[in-house]
Amino acid sequence: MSVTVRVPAKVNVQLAVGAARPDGFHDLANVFLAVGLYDEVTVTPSADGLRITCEGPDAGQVPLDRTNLAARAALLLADRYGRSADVHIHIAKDIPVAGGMAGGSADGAGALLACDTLWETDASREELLDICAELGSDVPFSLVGGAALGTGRGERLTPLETGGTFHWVFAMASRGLSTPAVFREFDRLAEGRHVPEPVASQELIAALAKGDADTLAATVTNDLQPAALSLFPELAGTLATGREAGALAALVSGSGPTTAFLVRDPESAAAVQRALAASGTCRSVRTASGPAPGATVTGR
Ligand SMILES: C[C@](O)(CO)[C@H](O)COP(=O)(O)OP(=O)(O)OC[C@H]1O[C@@H](n2ccc(N)nc2=O)[C@H](O)[C@@H]1O
Ligand SMILES: Nc1ncnc2c1ncn2[C@@H]1O[C@H](COP(=O)(O)OP(=O)(O)OP(=O)(O)O)[C@@H](O)[C@H]1O
Repeated sequence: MSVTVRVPAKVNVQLAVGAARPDGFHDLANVFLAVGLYDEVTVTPSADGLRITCEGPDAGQVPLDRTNLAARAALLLADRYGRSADVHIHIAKDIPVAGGMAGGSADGAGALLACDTLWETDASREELLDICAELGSDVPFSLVGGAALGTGRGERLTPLETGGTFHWVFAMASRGLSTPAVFREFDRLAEGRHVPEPVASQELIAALAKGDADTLAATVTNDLQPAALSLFPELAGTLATGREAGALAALVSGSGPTTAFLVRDPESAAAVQRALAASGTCRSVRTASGPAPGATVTGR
């Protein structure tokens, strides 16, 4: 028997970042929106121990050892519930790797839900969310999807209402950016300055609830964007190209380097996609809309 789980990517429509904490993490006001780009994680009992395989355009960049978040999820769940982690985990990867769209986190949440279903652990939602938080700050959101405000290091979630569909274009960059390196650059750029407590924008939350793309476009912010641009200056050209092609808003997705363009409708998405593809400023371009559901069992 196998279990397959589909898990979405995310874009951060607000990412307010506080000062570095003593543990090295940063407090956030992190407004997540799940979007319809998916990884699929399939787990099957295995006679030769824990094994990982991966297919997809970025598969070569995905670690196939126990550092893979999907493997770590299986091991943590097996340890807590006294099961054997002898499973074959296959990842069909469509979310860009090291792109700031929570691809690894998606696989962690997907493997957790798939193993939980396979092993019939009866773990509660809270217990699963707890394991997700142990795996990484973005992993709980990958499990729940939709839209949510993440506080603490982003792992404490409050679901948010969405009153419509938001259309996006994503431009994948020619190389990745390391999330810790972008946070370190944020700290370097903030040196000698007061960093305010991160606060969620009520105007932005209301725009999500109303499905109002114009107000959302006027209120999206990403405090990591200057740091991502400092490490990857070419991204400024990609952002400008999308804006000129009619995007309502252009921003770096999370820690980058994927850039995200909020557009009014699928026609505008196609025009922005064409302009970005023709510009030569990115590796590939995708369209997707949100909110998308969180990790979902699609086959067993
Ligand atoms: C940039 C975002 O993707 C926005 O959603 C997340 O904040 C990053 O989440 P993630 O990739 O799940 O990150 P984690 O695996 O928890 O942490 C990786 C590293 O990112 C930095 N990190 C992450 C989250 C956070 N609130 N503060 C941090 O400083 C730390 O250096 C940490 O060692
Ligand atoms: N299942 C996985 N898929 C992709 N990368 C993984 C996975 N597990 C571990 N990694 C490691 O994590 C690193 C970051 O990859 P990932 O795709 O999660 O980045 P990201 O999307 O920028 O993350 P986030 O948006 O959560 O900060 C990779 O370079 C890789 O070494």
